[in-house]
Amino acid sequence: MDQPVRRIGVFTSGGDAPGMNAAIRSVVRTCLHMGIECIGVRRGYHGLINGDFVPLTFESVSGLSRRGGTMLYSARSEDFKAKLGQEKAAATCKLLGLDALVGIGGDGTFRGLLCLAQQGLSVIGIPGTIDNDIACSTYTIGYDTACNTAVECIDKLRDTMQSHERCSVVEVMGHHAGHLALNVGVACGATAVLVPERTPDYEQDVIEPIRRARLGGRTHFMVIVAEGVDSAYNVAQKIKDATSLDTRVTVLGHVQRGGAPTSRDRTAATYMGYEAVRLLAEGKTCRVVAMQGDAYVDYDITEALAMQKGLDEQTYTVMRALTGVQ
Ligand SMILES: Nc1ncnc2c1ncn2[C@@H]1O[C@H](COP(=O)(O)OP(=O)(O)OP(=O)(O)O)[C@@H](O)[C@H]1O
Ligand SMILES: O=P(O)(O)OC[C@H]1O[C@](O)(CO)[C@@H](O)[C@@H]1O
Ligand SMILES: [Mg+2]
Repeated sequence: MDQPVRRIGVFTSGGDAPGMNAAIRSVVRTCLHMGIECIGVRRGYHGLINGDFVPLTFESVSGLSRRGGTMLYSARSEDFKAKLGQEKAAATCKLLGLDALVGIGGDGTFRGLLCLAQQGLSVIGIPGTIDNDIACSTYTIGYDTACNTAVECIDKLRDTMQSHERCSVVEVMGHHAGHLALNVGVACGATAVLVPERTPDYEQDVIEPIRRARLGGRTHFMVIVAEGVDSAYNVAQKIKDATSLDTRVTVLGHVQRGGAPTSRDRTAATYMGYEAVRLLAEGKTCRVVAMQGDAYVDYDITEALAMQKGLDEQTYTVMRALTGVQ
C-alpha cells in the first residue's frame, strides 16, 4: 500500500465467538491511537454488500471486552461467494472510502478476505472461532470460553448421570475439527472421546473403556463426541446395543458460543486487534494475525489457508492413557 491508511472497516463473520467484541474494541481504540478512522460493518459480508455500517468511536466500544456475542452482528453470506457479491462489497468500500478491512472470523472469512484483496483492498484477518481450526495459529478467539462453558455443562450432567447410574453421550461443536471435544474430554475426565481426526473403532474406543470402568466399580459414564465424527444419537444407540446401559444424549449446541469471554479470550482478542491495525499501519496486507505459543505473529493468508492443523498429539496421547485406550 503506497498511501497511509486513513479509514478502515472492521467486521465479524461466520459463527460468533466470545471475545469478538474485545477484538472490535481493540481494533477501534488502536486505530484512534494511530490516527485512523474506524467504521464498523454490520452482519459480515452481508453488510458489506448492502452498505450496512456504523461509525465507531472511543466511547462506542467502551465496556465491550466483557460482553459475549458481537456488537456488529455476524452472518454467513452465500451472495458474497459469487463474483457479483464481491464486486458489490468492493463498491461499498469505495463509496465509504475504506482503505482497508479487518475481518474477524474463521477460515471461510479469510477466504472472503482474499476475494476482496483481488478487488484491490488491503485486508487483515483475525482468527475468531470456537473451533480453533485455523492451522497457522495455535489459538483462536473464543476457544477457551467455549471449552469452559462445555466443561461446566458436562460437570452438571455428570451429577445427574451419577445419581441415575446412566451413560451420558454429549455432542460438542467443532465443525470438522476435534480440538474442542478432545480438550473438553480431558478436562472433564470423560470415559471416552471421539474426534473426527481419528476414525473411531467403537469397540476399542468406546465400549471397552465403558466395560473397564464398570469392572473398576463405576456405574455412570461420560462419552464426548465431536459433531464432526457422528451424531451423538447414533453413538448412544451403539452403546445401548452393546451394553444395555441406560443412555441419555445431550447436544450442547450453540450454548458453547455464548457467554462472557474468559480472561484468555479477552487478552488474545485485545492483542490480535492491536496487531491487525499495526500491520495495516505498516502498509501490510493479506495477513492473518496468529499465535505461536505465547507470541503474536502473522502469516500470508494464502499460505495460512494451505496449512493443515492436526490434533494436539500430546493431548490425544494423554486422553488415550487416561481412558485406557491402547
Ligand atoms: N471460498 C469463499 N469465497 C468467498 N467467500 C467465502 C468463501 N468461504 C466463505 N466465505 C464467506 O465467509 C463467510 C464465513 O465463512 P464460514 O461460514 O465458513 O465461517 P468461518 O469464517 O469459517 O467461521 P466459523 O467456521 O467459525 O463459523 C461465508 O458465509 C461467506 O460469505
Ligand atoms: O451457527 P450455525 O450456522 O448453526 O453453525 C454452527 C457451526 O458453527 C460453529 O459453531 C463455529 O464454526 C461450528 O462449531 C458449528 O458446526
Ligand atoms: Mg470455519
